[in-house]
Parts: sequence; C-alpha cells; structure tokens
Amino acid sequence: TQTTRPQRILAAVQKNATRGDPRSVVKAIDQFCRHKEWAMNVGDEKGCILDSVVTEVNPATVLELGTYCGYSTVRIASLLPSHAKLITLEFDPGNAAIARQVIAWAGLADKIQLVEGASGDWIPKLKEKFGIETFDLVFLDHWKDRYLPDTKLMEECGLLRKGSILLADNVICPGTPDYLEYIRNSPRYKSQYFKSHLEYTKAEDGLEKSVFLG
Ligand SMILES: Cc1ccc(Cc2cc(O)c(O)c(C(=O)NC/C=C/[C@H]3O[C@@H](n4cnc5c(N)ncnc54)[C@H](O)[C@@H]3O)c2)cc1
Ligand SMILES: [Mg+2]
Repeated sequence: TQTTRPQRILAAVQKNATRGDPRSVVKAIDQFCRHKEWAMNVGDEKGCILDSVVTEVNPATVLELGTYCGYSTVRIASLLPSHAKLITLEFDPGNAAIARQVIAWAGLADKIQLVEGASGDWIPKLKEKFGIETFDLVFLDHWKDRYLPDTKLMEECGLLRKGSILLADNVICPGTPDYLEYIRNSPRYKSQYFKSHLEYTKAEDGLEKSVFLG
C-alpha cells in the first residue's frame, strides 16, 4: 500500500540520521527533500536564518504553529538552552504521529511538547494547560491564512510581552499578504524582512521577523 510523504521523510531519517543527533536529522531531511522528494520544510537556507534568530533570542519559551514533520521543531530545539521549552501545534493526526517519531529520533522529546489540535482552539488554553506566561519566540509556519488571526489571538490572550519575537515563514511564497500588511503597519510591531528562497528551489521567499513592542 502507498506510503505518505511524511512517512517517507521519517524513513529517510531512520535510515540516514544518527539517533540523538538533531543536526543529522535536519541534514537527512534536507538531503531527502533536495534529491528525492520536495516537502514543505523551512529547509536549509531559510533554516540558517531561523538558527541565527533562535541563537540571538536564546528563548526560554517557544511556540511553533504547524509542526508538519518536525523539521523546524528539531532545528529550533537543538539550539535551545537546557531549561527551555518548545510547544508545537499540529492538527493533522498523521503529521503529528510522524513528527513525534522524528522528534524522538533526534532525542529532543524532553524539550518539546507536541500538541495535537488546531491553533485557534489551543492558543487560548496554553497559559492554563502549560503554565506559560508569555512566549519569547513564535515561529509561524502553518496555513498561511491563519497567521493573522492567530497573531491577533496571541495578543488578546496576553501571550506576547514587550520584546517577544514573531518569525513567519513563506511571507512571499505562498505568501501571507494580510499578515504582512498588518504586522508592517501596526505601531505595536517593528518588522524586518529576511530575503531568501522557497525551500529546495530558486523561487523567492523570505522570513518576516517582528518584535512586539507591547
Ligand atoms: C502556491 C504555493 C503552494 C505551496 C508552496 C509550498 C509551501 C512552502 C512552505 O514552506 C509552506 O509552509 C507551505 C504551507 O502551505 N504550509 C502549511 C503548513 C501546514 C502544516 O501545519 C498544519 N496546520 C495548518 N494549520 C494549522 C492550524 N491552524 N493548527 C495546527 N496545525 C495546523 C498542517 O496540518 C500541516 O502539517 C507551502 C509554495 C507555493
Ligand atoms: Mg513554510
């Protein structure tokens, strides 16, 4: 019977990556997606920008919207300080199941809380459920029409503090026009665009980094 793309990604990790070595998991997925089968991971080029933002922010609390197979989850968590926690939301059960195994292979299960459910349902519950005050860093990489409503929801739920960083993937391709318009024109954010390319291709894409000003 036919496997799914996430299942093929997990197989590539289990075949080519070293257990407990997050960077080898990242490398195995990038190799597979570059040479065998494209997939919507943030990828290595934008991944290096992601790494630099994570290293600069050195966050104690991270929220990721849209786990998919766990590529960026593992990439971010591999750079976090020991006490830091990453919560990642994924509503597709198949993707969540694969991501859990990718995260386990990387040896990062104790740093990552994968929540199976929709961002709109879960963002209002994160404080009470996980004892989170605010997030130091949010990585947005889920359905592009959810970036804006979920950002407004995070504001309303008091999950952002002065200095919280939002990092959004795909602001050019597929594109998130309503989010960009809002975040670039809001007096409550200071934004910066990092030009790059759509993962594993030559098409333009980029990350938008925004600081919440309170
Ligand atoms: C035209 C065109 C099409 C596609 C591309 C290529 C391209 C390149 C990229 O980097 C991309 O990130 C994407 C993209 O569409 N990403 C969507 C990612 C979804 C994952 O997140 C999950 N999810 C989606 N909404 C939610 C939600 N509310 N709560 C919880 N999980 C959610 C889904 O279950 C998936 O696991 C596409 C480029 C150009
Ligand atoms: Mg993306």
